[in-house]
Amino acid sequence: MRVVTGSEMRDLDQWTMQDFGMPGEMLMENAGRAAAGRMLTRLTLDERVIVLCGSGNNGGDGFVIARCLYEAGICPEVWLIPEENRLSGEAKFHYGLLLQCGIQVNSVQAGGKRCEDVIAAADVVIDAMLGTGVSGELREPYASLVAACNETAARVEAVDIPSGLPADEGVMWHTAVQADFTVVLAAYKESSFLPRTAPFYGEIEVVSIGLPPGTYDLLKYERRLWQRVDVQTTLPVRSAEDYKSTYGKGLIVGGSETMPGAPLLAGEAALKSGTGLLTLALPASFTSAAASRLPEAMLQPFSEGVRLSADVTKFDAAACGPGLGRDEAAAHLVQHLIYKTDGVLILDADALHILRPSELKSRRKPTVLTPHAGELAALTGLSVEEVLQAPFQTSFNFATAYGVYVVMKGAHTITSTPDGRQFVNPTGNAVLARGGTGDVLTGMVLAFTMSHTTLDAAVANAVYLHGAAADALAVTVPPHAVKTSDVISALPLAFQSVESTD
Ligand SMILES: NC(=O)C1=CN([C@@H]2O[C@H](COP(=O)(O)OP(=O)(O)OC[C@H]3O[C@@H](n4cnc5c(N)ncnc54)[C@H](O)[C@@H]3O)[C@@H](O)[C@H]2O)[C@@H](O)CC1
Ligand SMILES: [K+]
Repeated sequence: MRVVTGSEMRDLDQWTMQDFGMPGEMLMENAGRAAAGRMLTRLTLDERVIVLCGSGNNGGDGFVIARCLYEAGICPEVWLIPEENRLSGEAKFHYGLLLQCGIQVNSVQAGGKRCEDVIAAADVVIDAMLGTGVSGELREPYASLVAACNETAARVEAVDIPSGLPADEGVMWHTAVQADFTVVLAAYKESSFLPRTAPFYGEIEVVSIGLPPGTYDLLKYERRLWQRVDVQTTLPVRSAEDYKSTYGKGLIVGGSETMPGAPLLAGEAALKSGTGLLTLALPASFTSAAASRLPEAMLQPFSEGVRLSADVTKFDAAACGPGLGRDEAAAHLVQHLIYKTDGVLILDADALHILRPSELKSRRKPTVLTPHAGELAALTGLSVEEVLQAPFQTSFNFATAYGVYVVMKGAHTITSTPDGRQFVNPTGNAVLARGGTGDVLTGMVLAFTMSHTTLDAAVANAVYLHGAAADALAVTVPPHAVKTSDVISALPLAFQSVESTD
């Protein structure tokens, strides 16, 4: 399932109409009919339904939806917001069809009965006022109608995007319809996944509108949701013939006086995600505690402060950062790993604060960075607010500029590849908002990079299953009554959730 910007969606529509030859009226019929189909699954014949139609193509979808509901035996009250003569193109065409069906259309501009009062008395409001074409502060009467939608007790179902909300990240906006459901047309919009805008969508359903096969390949960059089916088709199957070395030799480097547990969490997660041979490099004073907590791991105590005595070229993958600290010795260690590691290198937590980004360009093997917004801000020199306003662009820019994978952690973690593709993760919940869950992810990424055929799948699957473990936990335990190691304990449930056939 793709995630697009507003202008990418317009390009897709244009290609479909101009190059593929599908008339715009047909595309709008497909869109409206598909949206109505979803809405009809919730509608009952006794509900009072109002359809609010704007002046653009989103309003055009509304006309189609009204006609489809009529076909299904529901008589919605349709309201046209602009003057009739403002309608053009496909929207005007479908307005005409609606009138031909004998359906009466009320006019907001005509005065008389107030649309706001009808919204207040409705059971269901279908919001087809504004879609991806919105720009700037809402003008009247849209602003008042959006406010009325947000005050009514009715169920609010938005078409494509809640009116007022931008499709893209990084756009200034003021107010929007708070939808209960949004039937998104063809592809997710970026704003479906941003912390401030996502809640306005309510529950999202994406419907197909008949774009021809291969249309998305015409877009310059692939940006999509990483779904259960992606995990199912890429998760390696373990075989009886495997050896302990089949899944690689992994190294985790971390820990300091104040944060001894972080590398242990990463190590336990790596072991519980399939790593056959794991070495933990950590301060000498913790090795006995580590040995009793993780007897499966080999231990490599730091010598002379934070010097790594292990030959890092012998490992298939290394992860560095959890609990490491940020002093000069730690910075040297990160630098050493950047230059000497001969396999995949995963950098997390403190390592992200002390690395010099320019050195990443010297890596000849893949590098994976797993920052949260604050760490990505530190890496890019932007403020946290700037990163959160444009996480897609910020992580894309960093990943492509430095040739690394960037896993930007958040409610919807975004994985960016060095060649500019992006995968949005759908799993996870408030359980993950606690210390140490990032260390767990680091361990999982380490394990998966050594077991998967492609690095894209390794990273995206680790993120997916990390979230799925939290989702499995949340089914049985309240999110406040959880500690981070419970997420590791729930990993078998996460693996089961993708392996089951239902
Ligand atoms: N062929 C296509 O392009 C298709 C488009 N579709 C629908 O069309 C939508 C996009 O259509 P449009 O590009 O026509 O745009 P919209 O329908 O989202 O809005 C454009 C209209 O909104 C007005 N407007 C913009 N900003 C405003 C503001 N701040 N305050 C008040 N009015 C404002 C503009 O004057 C214009 O009349 C999609 O979201 C989707 O619902 C679908 O029908 C599928 C096919
Ligand atoms: K809308």
